[in-house]
Amino acid sequence: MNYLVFQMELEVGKPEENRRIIESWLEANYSNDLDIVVLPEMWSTGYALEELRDICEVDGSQSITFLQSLAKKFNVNLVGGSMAILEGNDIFNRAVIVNRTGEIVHKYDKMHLVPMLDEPKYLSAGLNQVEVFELEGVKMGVIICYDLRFPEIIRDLALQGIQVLHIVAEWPLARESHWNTLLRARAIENQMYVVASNVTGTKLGVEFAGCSQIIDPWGDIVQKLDQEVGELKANLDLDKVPKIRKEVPIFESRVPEKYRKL
Ligand SMILES: O=C(O)CCC(=O)C(=O)O
Repeated sequence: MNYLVFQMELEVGKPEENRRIIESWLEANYSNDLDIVVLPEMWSTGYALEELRDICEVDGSQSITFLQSLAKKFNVNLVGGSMAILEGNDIFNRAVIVNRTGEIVHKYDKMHLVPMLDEPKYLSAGLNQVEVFELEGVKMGVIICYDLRFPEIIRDLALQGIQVLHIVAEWPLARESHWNTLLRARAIENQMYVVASNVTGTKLGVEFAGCSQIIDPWGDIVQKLDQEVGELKANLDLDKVPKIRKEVPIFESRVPEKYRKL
């Protein structure tokens, strides 16, 4: 499974400019054996929270149709990061997954809003539980940034059978050590690939951590960026997932009847 993960510096409040950046990056990095492209959180607007209501997307709007046409143009599946999407009166931070034919196969609205960023003032929390999607016949999941701190939903996805977890983020440099440690812990404790796309650069006074990375189900780092704008290109050996789950059979050792429901 060939991955290409974008670590971008985005233009806050300028969806059109960010679409242009993504398309030219993909043109420059495309290869015809590519399976999945991953983009970061809120890539179209960034955290322009004050003006979000004016610049967010609605279903079927430009950034979503852009992702669909990109998937078709490059014949590639897209874990299309997340975007601020207006639905009724609510703005959701929504991850969108598009397959090679341009069909939307999955949507996920960020469930945990970040108090440190005043997100609850500007965004509505996702109403639904986490669900699995499939690309190329492989079960996968996606979560958004702060969600990484909540192992419950990642275990939920693991128990639904995912082999790859995607994390799309705008994680700050101030908490870089949490990012690196939690990503690795999630890979080890659930014995699955973790593919994380973060942004980089400094915007509206926040310095972002970069450190986009791919971690294998043993917890080893397959590839990792520092703070540079750039990409990860890696082939994921999915046979490792059942192999490691057999070697250290944590899913068989679980005793859920002894766990308190939290
Ligand atoms: O959890 C954190 O430290 C960062 C979360 C965050 O920046 C986000 O969810 O956008």
